[in-house]
Amino acid sequence: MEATANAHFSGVRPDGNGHFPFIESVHKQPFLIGVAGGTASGKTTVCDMIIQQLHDHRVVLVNQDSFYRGLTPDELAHVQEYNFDHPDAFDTEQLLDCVNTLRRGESVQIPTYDFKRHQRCTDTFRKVNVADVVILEGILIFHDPRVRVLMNMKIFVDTDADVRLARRIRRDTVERGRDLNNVLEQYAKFVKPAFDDFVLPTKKYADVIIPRGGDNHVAIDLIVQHIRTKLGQHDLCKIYSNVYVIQSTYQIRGMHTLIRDQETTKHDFVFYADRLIRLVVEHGLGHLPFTEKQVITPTGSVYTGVDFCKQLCGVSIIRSGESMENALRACCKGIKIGKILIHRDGDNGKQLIYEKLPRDIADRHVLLLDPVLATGNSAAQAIELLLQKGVPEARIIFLNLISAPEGIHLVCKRFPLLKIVTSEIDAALNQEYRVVPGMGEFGDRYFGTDDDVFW
Ligand SMILES: Nc1nc2c(ncn2[C@@H]2O[C@H](COP(=O)(O)OP(=O)(O)OP(=O)(O)O)[C@@H](O)[C@H]2O)c(=O)[nH]1
Ligand SMILES: O=P(O)(O)OC[C@H]1O[C@H](OP(=O)(O)OP(=O)(O)O)[C@H](O)[C@@H]1O
Ligand SMILES: O=c1cc[nH]c(=O)[nH]1
Repeated sequence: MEATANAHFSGVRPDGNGHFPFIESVHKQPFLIGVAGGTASGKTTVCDMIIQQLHDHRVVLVNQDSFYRGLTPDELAHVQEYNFDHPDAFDTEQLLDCVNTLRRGESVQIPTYDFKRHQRCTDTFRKVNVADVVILEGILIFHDPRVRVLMNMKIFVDTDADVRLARRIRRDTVERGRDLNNVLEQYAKFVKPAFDDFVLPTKKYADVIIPRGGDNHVAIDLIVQHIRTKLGQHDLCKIYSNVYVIQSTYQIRGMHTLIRDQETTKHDFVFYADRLIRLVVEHGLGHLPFTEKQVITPTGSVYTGVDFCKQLCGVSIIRSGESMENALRACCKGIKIGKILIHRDGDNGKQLIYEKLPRDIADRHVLLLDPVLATGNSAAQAIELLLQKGVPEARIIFLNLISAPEGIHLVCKRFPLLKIVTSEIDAALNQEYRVVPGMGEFGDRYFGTDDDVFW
C-alpha cells in the first residue's frame, strides 16, 4: 500500500532493494554568523539576543571556548605562564571540521572544556544538530581565514576596554572562583597584549561592528532583520531579481510539511494547500502597483493610504491552477478569471488546447495561477499566449506553491520582466520531470482523482 502511494506521488519507483532513489532529505546550508570581540565584551549577550529574536528559526550556538586544547601536565604545572588568549590555545582544525560537518547538514559532537581544570571533559560532548543559522562565537573566531571564509556574516562586538576589564574581574572572581590578583596579572600579561595583537586586528574583517554590545538594541534589530531577509532568500533569488519566495516561518514550513507528506488525507491536503495558496496570492497582490489615496476616518481625520490596482485579472492553468481561483476571488472581489488548458504530451511536450481570456486582457495586470512549476513548459506556453494577446511581460505575475529550479531558469531566462512568486523552491526534477522532494501530482491530490491511494 505505502509503496503504491510512494511510487505514485513522487513518480519514482523503488530500486531492486526497495529503496526510493529520491527519498532523501535535501538540505539547505545553514547561514553562518561569526561573533568576535574582546574578552567580556558581551558576545554571549549579543548571541542570546539574536537567538531570541530569531525565535521562528532554528539557531545553534558554537563557542570557540569549547575548542580550547586541554593543557598538558607540564603546562598545568605552570598554568600562570599559559597564554589562553593566543590563537594556538585553540584546536582550530577541530573547529573547522565541526563547522564543515554542520554545513553539510550533519549533526556534530562539540567537545566540552572545563575552565576550572583547564582540561577537556573527555567523556562529555554536546550534540549540535543542523539548523537554519549557526552562530560561531569567540574572541579569535575571525583569526583563521579558513573559518572566516565560511561565514555569511561577521559581527564584532566593540566594548570599552575598562568596561570589559570590570566585567572580567567580576566574572572570574565571582563565577569562576579566581583570586583577584591572579585575574589582574593574567589580564596584564596575556589578555590585553593578545587583544591588541590578535583580536583587535580581526575587527577589520567584520561586516558589522556593534558598539556597546548587548545594550545596542538598534544594531541587534537591524542584524536580525538582515538575517531574516537572507534566510528567506534562495540562491536563485540572488540570480533572478524577479523571483520572490514568501518569507519562510515555522507556520509556513508546517503547512508545507503537511501537503508534502504522502500520508496526508485529501481533506487535509486541500485545507493546507488552500491556506498556503491564500498566502501566496496575498503576497503576489503586494507586487501590483498602488496609487496614493486619502480617506476621512469617522473621527473626521485624514488618513493617507493607498488604493489597490484596479485593472487586473486572474488566469488559471487548467486544472491545478483552478485550485487557486477561490483564494484570488476571496482577495479581489469580482475579479475576472480566464482559463488556459495545456495538454501534457508525454512528459516534456506541451500543447495548447483551450483558452478563454478576458477580451481586454491586454489592459490588465495578470495573475497567472498554477501551483507547480516543474519543467516550466506549461508556464512558458501560457505566458507566450498572454504575450500574443498583448499583455506586457512586466504585467504578469506568476503565482505558485512549489517551484523547481529548472522551471525557474526556463521562465526567468525567457521572460526576464515578469515576476514569479512562490512559497518554496525545491531541489530539482527527477528523471520523470516530477519536482523533488515535491508534493506529488498536485491536481490528483487536490481533486481526489487518484484511485490508487489509500485514503
Ligand atoms: N584563567 C583561565 N582563563 C581562561 C581559561 N580558558 C579561557 N580563559 C579565558 O577566557 C577568555 C575567553 O572568553 P571570553 O570571550 O572572555 O568569554 P565570553 O563569556 O564569551 O565573553 P563575552 O560573552 O564577550 O562576555 C579568554 O580571554 C581567556 O583568557 C582557563 O582555563 N583559565
Ligand atoms: O512545469 P511543467 O513541467 O509544465 O509542470 C507543471 C504542470 O504540471 C501540472 O499539471 P498537470 O499536467 O499534471 O495537470 P493537472 O493540472 O491536471 O494536474 C501542474 O499543475 C502544472 O501545470
Ligand atoms: O511534481 C510535479 C510536476 C508536475 N506537476 C505536479 O503536479 N507535480
